[in-house]
Amino acid sequence: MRSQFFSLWRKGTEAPDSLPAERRRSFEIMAEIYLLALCVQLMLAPVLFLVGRPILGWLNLICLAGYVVALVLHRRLFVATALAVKLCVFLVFVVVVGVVITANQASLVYFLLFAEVEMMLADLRRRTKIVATGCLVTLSLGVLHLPPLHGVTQSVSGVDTFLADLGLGLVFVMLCIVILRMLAITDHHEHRYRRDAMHDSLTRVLNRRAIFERASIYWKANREFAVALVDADRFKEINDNHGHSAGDAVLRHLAGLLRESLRSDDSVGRVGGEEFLMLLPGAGKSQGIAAAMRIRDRLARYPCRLDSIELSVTLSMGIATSEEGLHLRDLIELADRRLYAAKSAGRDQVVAEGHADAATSRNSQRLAQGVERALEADRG
Ligand SMILES: Nc1nc2c(ncn2[C@@H]2O[C@H](COP(=O)(O)OP(=O)(O)OP(=O)(O)O)[C@@H](O)[C@H]2O)c(=O)[nH]1
Repeated sequence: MRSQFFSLWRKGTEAPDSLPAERRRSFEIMAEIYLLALCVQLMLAPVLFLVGRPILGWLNLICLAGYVVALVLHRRLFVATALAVKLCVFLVFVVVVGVVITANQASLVYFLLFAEVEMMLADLRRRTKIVATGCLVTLSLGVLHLPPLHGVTQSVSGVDTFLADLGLGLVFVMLCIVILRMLAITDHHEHRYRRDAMHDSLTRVLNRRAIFERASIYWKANREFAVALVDADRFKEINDNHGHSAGDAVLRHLAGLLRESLRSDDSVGRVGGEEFLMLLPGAGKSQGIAAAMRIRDRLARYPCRLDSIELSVTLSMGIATSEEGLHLRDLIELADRRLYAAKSAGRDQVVAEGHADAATSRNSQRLAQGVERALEADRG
């Protein structure tokens, strides 16, 4: 029973897969707040009827209906509208209860502070949050200065009233600043962790997992795309003749060169020691070959230099297009066979045709495993 409740709760608050990673946190926090508010309001309803306050009870039920609408809108990703609905019904409820019914205006401020926290955590623009904070401060001060409907007005000096208002305004402003800073700092760290988790630390291009995941996204979306496997020729000789750090510099140079030769939609990832995989969305065979030629030209114009020594390196490439395979794995294996055909034909070549029936290499099994893992991660 308990575990069923929690799994239902988790289901209700979990962000949909389509939502980008940077918006998931706010989505889930707000969904939790809506569900929590629903539960509190639900528990309050019978209490209000039992203590003989039926008007409050009915108001509470209207509020409850508003929260359900907000939650549904939120789950459909109308996050700003959902928050507007939630805050409207909540504010009407607390203002009516605080001012009209119980004449306890001061206690309203607690609820308005809670509304402030809620709004600051929502997925809204910074400027909207600052403007809305101003509105809540005005509303709080307005409500506090309303003449009480019941009871006697206490006479308080002008300076004391000013100081009390200033204090209240400052609490809202401080809450706004602290939460905005907290979100900015955690956003910055989250962004760094995500970037580090997706990129190869040496070359700064996508890492093996990230590039295969991207390929599997294109594949599942039935997008037409070309893949190109690029491998540096006789790279071992560079390491042997000039040292490992010179080899590293060549890899960085090659990665930069690949990135600069591609369009903004294309991506490049490092899938092995000196091997890169490029994804060219929307490209057919001829565009794939044209991209490969651009890279070779660029490498000829900008060879890698280290301490005024030119480290000459050439590239072999195998290209395949999405319509050439029944599965993503087939496509990567085909590009790999063509890459090895380019190596066998003397290196420094681009192969984009044939070799569909050649035997698979050990490397192609390794690449295929990468693809399978990316697809599994996607399913998980
Ligand atoms: N400097 C450096 N070398 C690496 C790195 N990863 C792998 N290597 C080296 O890359 C070399 C790859 O050698 P091979 O697989 O024989 O390939 P190759 O010498 O390029 O020969 P072909 O591919 O047949 O043209 C090995 O010496 C690895 O040690 C790395 O991150 N940095």
